[in-house]
Amino acid sequence: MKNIDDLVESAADLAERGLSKGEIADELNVSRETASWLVERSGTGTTPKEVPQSGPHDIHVDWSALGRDSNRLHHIGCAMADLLSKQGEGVDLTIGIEKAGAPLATTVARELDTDLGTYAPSKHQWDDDESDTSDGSFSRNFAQIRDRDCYVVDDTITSGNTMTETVEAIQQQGGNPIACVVLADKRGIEDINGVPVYSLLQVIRVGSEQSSA
Ligand SMILES: O=P(O)(O)OC[C@H]1O[C@H](OP(=O)(O)OP(=O)(O)O)[C@H](O)[C@@H]1O
Repeated sequence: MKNIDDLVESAADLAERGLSKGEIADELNVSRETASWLVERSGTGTTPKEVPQSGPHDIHVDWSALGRDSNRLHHIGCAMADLLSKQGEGVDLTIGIEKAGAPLATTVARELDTDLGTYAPSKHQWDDDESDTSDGSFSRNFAQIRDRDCYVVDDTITSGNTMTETVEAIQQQGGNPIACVVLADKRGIEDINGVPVYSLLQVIRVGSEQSSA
């Protein structure tokens, strides 16, 4: 995906296929705010209204060159596992955050010889209704928390909401998150509730286009 027009086109395509804006945000690796903006800009939104040309401040991370090739995915998983390798001795569970975090977690779990679990965050239910309070869930097809220490894996951190929700969901299940790892962190988060966060890439905005109002 090369530019904003490609993103707008993809957002329109996904919206026409019936995906919620939360799912579109997931598919395109952008924030929900950006997904809303892209859909509205494409004209496929249900509420045509004035759309500012500048758009929200977000950075799209396209890692499809890694994700579409299992060999590359394996190597990137090894690198992520290496970031975790100095954490915790007895960790035998890796939780991947759906969707994009799941294949990454699979390679990390294999490299670190842990069980594999997945968490579907509540954002997957999200659309325009801000009152939505759907909970996330752990898949029964994979390993369960069972009071264990675990690692948490995702592809990106944008606001940090998804990672925070996942850490808290694990704790509510009696688990003990030891460390989190992502490909790219757009926030530069060092820890979530005291759980360290590692990232292969830190995406740091230099300067600001925002004028003081
Ligand atoms: O820090 P946050 O603002 O919560 O955003 C980060 C989340 O957004 C992305 O998921 P996305 O919904 O784009 O797609 P996915 O379901 O394919 O992982 C990414 O995979 C993280 O899970």
